[in-house]
Amino acid sequence: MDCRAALPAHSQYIRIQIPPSCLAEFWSSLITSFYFEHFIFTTISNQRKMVKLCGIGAGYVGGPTMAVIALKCPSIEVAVVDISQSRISAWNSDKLPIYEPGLENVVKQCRGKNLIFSTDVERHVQEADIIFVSVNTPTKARGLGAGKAADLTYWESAARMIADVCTSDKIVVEKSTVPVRTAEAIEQILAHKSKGIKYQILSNPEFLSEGTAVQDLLEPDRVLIGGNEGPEGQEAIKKLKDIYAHWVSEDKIITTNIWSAELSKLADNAFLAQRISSINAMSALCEATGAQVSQVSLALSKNPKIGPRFLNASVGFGGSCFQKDILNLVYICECNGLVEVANYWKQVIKVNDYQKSRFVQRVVSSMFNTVSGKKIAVLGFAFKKDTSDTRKTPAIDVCKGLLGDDACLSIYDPRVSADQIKKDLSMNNVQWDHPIHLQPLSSSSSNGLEHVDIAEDVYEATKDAHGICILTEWDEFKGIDFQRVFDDMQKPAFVFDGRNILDVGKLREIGFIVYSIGSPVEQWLNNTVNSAVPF
Ligand SMILES: NC(=O)C1=CN([C@@H]2O[C@H](COP(=O)(O)OP(=O)(O)OC[C@H]3O[C@@H](n4cnc5c(N)ncnc54)[C@H](O)[C@@H]3O)[C@@H](O)[C@H]2O)C=CC1
Ligand SMILES: O=C(O)[C@H]1O[C@H](OP(=O)(O)OP(=O)(O)OC[C@H]2O[C@@H](n3ccc(=O)[nH]c3=O)[C@H](O)[C@@H]2O)[C@H](O)[C@@H](O)[C@@H]1O
Repeated sequence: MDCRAALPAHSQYIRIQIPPSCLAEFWSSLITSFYFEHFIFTTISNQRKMVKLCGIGAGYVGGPTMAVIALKCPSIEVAVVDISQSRISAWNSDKLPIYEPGLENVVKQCRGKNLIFSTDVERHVQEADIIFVSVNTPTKARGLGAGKAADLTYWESAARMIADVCTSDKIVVEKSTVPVRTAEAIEQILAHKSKGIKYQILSNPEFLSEGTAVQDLLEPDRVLIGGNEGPEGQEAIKKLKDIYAHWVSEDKIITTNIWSAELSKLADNAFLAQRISSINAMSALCEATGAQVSQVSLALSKNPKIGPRFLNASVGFGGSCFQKDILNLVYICECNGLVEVANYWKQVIKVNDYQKSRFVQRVVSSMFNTVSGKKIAVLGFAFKKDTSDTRKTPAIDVCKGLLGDDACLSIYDPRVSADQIKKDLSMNNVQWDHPIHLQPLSSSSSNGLEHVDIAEDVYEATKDAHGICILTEWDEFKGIDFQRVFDDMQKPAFVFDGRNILDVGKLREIGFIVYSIGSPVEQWLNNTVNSAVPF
């Protein structure tokens, strides 16, 4: 093949003759190579001066966000960079590092055109006009504010690197969720080594949800941009606004001052989590009084002042952000002397912990106050359906609680790998949200793991089991042949539905003893202990 034919006349190239039989191999090796990356961008840039964006952090936020920008803005060059070689390799492969419906399609449309994934962090940061930072901001594990404050190590190291390598003016966009006034600290780091370079910091928090990330990015309910109120800040806001304006209507782009944007993100997650804790608190009261939480939710949802979303009672909320962001909010309140406000938000997390421990307690007490040596099938491990993410999933706490009572677990999740489940169950709580390359390669402790089996499907997981716990609301669980499952289980056979997705009436007809969150409790289950103990 003569590569020259496909290129503009002024491009720099080498003429290469490749036999047709080697073409596939040629392109795949080129795609992963630096030279190809350089070649693609040089070729595009030679044609006209394009805006260049660099996204630092190729995770759940950085990957999909930058990919959608590339899709919607073909005239903009987008480089996504990360210090994790394995993540970048996966982004460049057919098996992306994260599972999100629709993501593969978006990436395939732009990768190698105006979207690249690279570990050459410094080069792409230096070349970019606008730098988006989507690195981890986990809860601090040690030192001042441990267990509450945000750990800004990754953000700070990204900021220091930006300050070291940049040779021209930049707009730096906070995509990560950060404590209010982080921009001030970042500005100080950048100013310290500015070498005359001007930086404008913008806060542009991300509101996507996992499992619907692509849809959320393609049709956001809002885009929030906070910046400095002076003319340079306003100009930077306009530049970022112009990018979103490629596909988001103007009325959905909100601009604020920088502190409001930073705080709005924490407030947003706190309000959502608070709704879940509120309905979960009601679920406990429903069980005690014979009310039905789904009916209470329905009644509430019809009040336009309340609305229908985030009213599903569950075994507890999980995910990488709700808990960490509320803890962060609590810490900020405490630092500002607002003890009552801090305590108010703390309660959201306390109720969530209570809900998880209440569930474990219900399982153990229903099964004659012990699950020692009993096989319990755990269906679902991800923190919600349609994602492979297990960060802070309630399944971890529930499984650990059951293992603490010597249960034998058989876990099945359609998307989460066996390695990930075992890693999660052996990892101590503070390690989970650090970048993958900094986590221990093997389990830090094998405590209880000898009692954990990972099953290939629902029927293997439930065979000979005494009880089933539904911990993720995967659609596939609604189609289970429960008669077959019942026939293969020990009797009495229990189902504990932590997501309220099953038809309780049908299960009871088959012969199961069923507990579903916030529903009137069968006499059998009600005779058991009611008080929950914390983990
Ligand atoms: N996961 C989610 O659904 C949402 C997350 N957020 C926020 O976005 C931020 C990122 O979250 P995720 O994408 O979930 O995290 P993640 O762990 O999936 O990705 C972060 C990536 O940043 C990389 N990284 C860390 N330090 C780096 C550095 N100095 N240079 C280059 N790469 C670096 C890590 O290797 C990792 O791949 C957090 O602040 C989170 O609170 C906001 C909205 C939604
Ligand atoms: O900052 C973030 O990380 C994101 O956090 C959440 O998104 P996400 O964690 O992906 O998922 P959600 O759909 O909010 O669910 C969070 C948890 O709450 C649980 N949940 C949700 C809704 C509900 O009614 N009941 C309930 O128990 C889910 O099962 C899940 O465990 C927010 O919804 C996003 O707006 C935000 O951008």
